[in-house]
Formats: sequence, structure tokens, C-alpha cells
Amino acid sequence: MEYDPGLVRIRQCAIEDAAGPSFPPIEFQAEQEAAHPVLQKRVCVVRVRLAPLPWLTINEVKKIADFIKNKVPCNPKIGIVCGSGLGVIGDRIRNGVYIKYEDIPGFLVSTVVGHRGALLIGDLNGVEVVCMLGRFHFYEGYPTWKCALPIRVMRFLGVETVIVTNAAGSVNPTYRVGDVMLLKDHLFLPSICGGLNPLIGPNDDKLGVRFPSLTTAYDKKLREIALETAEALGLRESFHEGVYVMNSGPAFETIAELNFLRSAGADAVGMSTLPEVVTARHCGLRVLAFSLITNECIMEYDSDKPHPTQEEVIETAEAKQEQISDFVFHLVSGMNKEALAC
Ligand SMILES: O=P(O)(O)O[C@@H]1C[C@H](O)[C@@H](CO)O1
Ligand code: HPA
Repeated sequence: MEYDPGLVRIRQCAIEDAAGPSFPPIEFQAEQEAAHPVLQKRVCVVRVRLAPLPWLTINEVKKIADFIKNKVPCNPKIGIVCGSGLGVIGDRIRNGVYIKYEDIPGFLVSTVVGHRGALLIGDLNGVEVVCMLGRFHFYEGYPTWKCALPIRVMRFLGVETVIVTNAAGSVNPTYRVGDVMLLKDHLFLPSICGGLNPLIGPNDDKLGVRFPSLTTAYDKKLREIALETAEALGLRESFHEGVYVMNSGPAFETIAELNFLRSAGADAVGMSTLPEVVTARHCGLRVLAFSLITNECIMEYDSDKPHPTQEEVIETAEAKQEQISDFVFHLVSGMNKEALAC
């Protein structure tokens, strides 16, 4: 259809100005030309379609939580995110009800091997928990805020504390494959270098503050309970506290990158967890996070050690899964006792 392109451009500018520069793309379609009844001029009628904002509002997140509560009446206080190969933690849950991610409207789907793709709600050692059997990664193509959406859903299910787990490679030479590192701090590279913080976008003050502090992101008391649990299980020697660094993935790191990360203070490197931790702290959840060290990172050019592969990651996780699930089984009980005593 013929229309005056100048007129469309003017209207487009006006709408973009009003909407602000961070608005998502706006589509314009010249629909028809008509005589303006008052101005007695021919004008172009334009249909404007505003793309919806990409972020979910609190009400939309609540709706997902309500859907889950309607399906499974529940009141979980602890949420668990299972990293690669660690879904076996769910096998210890009694009277559990599974909800596949694909059956939850507004949720996402797991696309990675080793991630089962379901929520499991039930009793873990006397504590009601909601467990994510598989998580969402940035490298799957999900924006970081979406990777962390389940954490907000957990918050609206009533969760107060989250245990976030992952598989990671060690850059600390004292760590061994099969060890566990409790996160005491992190380097969120995709956030500080790439602007990929999950809290970017409109902030709802009802959920959390615009500028949350992460100085004490990893709860000290929960780490103490975790170390006591490891001690009681005879695992203390293989437990460490350290700094986790997130690489966006999916490529594993180069030797130069690993040496750079080590010199920056990292102990272990992975491709997940931090969007969830930041989102959890923003909405007031306490966080305990740990990495299972599934491989040693290669830091020297003349090394003849095997290159890291996802198969090795899953293999180590599977070899250690019973120990890890036993640890989490006892850990939730200790955490629950502490929460009740507070
Ligand atoms: O979900 P996690 O972080 O355990 O997934 C593992 C670790 C890396 O993200 C990726 C490559 O091994 O899988
Ligand atoms: N690098 C990054 N992510 C990982 C690794 C690693 O060596 N191992 C498991 N996840």
C-alpha cells in the first residue's frame, strides 16, 4: 500500500521517545490511508504492536507458583537445585510428586544431558523440600533472569533457603576430583564483564531492593552446618570452602583463561549457579551452594592430562552421587533444626 513514509517516521519517533530507549522493538504496519474527518487531509493510519516486556512480573511468577500449589498442595521451606548428574538427590525424597517442567505453564525446559527436567516436591529426611531435577543454563540460550526464574517460583512456594549445587572443574591445585567446594564467594564473569546480571530490568521493590548487597551472599551459619555434616559423615577432608567462577560456557576454558581466573582468586569454574544465587539473595532467600569437583582443569601447555569433556563431568558426578545425596539428606535436617531454633 502507498503511504507517506515521512508521516510514519514522525509517529515512530514520537512513540519511541515516549516508551524510552530500553523498550523492546516496536513493529509498525501501515494499515490504510484515510481522509482525516476534521483536518480534511489524507493521513496514514498506523497499527502499532508493542512487543511485550521480556521479564515476568511478580504476579506472573506467583501464577506459576499457584499452578504448582494447586497441583501439589505444599509448603516447602528448602529448595534444592540439582547440578549435572546430581539428580539422584531426588531419590531420597519420600512421598514425592513430580511435575515435569514442560507441564508447568510459563516454565522452561532442560535441554542438557544429566538434567532430568522435573520439579519434585516431597519429604527429605523429615523436611518438606522442592527439588529441581535439572536446571537451566545461559549456554542453552536462556537469558540469566530466566535461568533463575525457578528460584522466584520457589520463593512464592514458601521456600526460605536454597541449596544450589553444580559440577565444576578445579583451578585450585590442592583440590582433587570428587572433592566438594562450598561456595564462600564468587566471580560472576558474565555479569561483571558481559552485563548479564539476572536482576537487569525493572525492579519490583515488593520482591527485593534495586541494589542488593552480595557481601554475605553465602550464609556463614549454613556453611558451618554443611562442614559439621561432612565431619559427621567422615567426609571433612574432601570438603573445602572457595570461590566459584562462572564462565558462560558452553566452551570449556583455555589454559590462559584458567590461569587468569586462578590469579583472580578462583578455586573452581563452572557454567551455572550464579544467576540463581543472585536472584535468591535479591528476594531474601538464604543460600548454601556447593560444587562437586568433577575434573581437574588443565593449567599447563605441556600437560598430557585428558581434556575436559561433559562425559567426564557426568561420570564423576555419577560416581559420587550416592555420597552427595547422603550429604544433602543429612544437611537439610541440620539446616531445618537451625531454622527452627532461630
Ligand atoms: O548444572 P551444572 O553447572 O552442574 O552443569 C555442568 C557444569 C557445566 O555447567 C556444564 C559443563 O560441564 O555442565
Ligand atoms: N569448566 C567449566 N565448567 C565446568 C567444568 C570446567 O572444567 N567442569 C564442570 N563444569
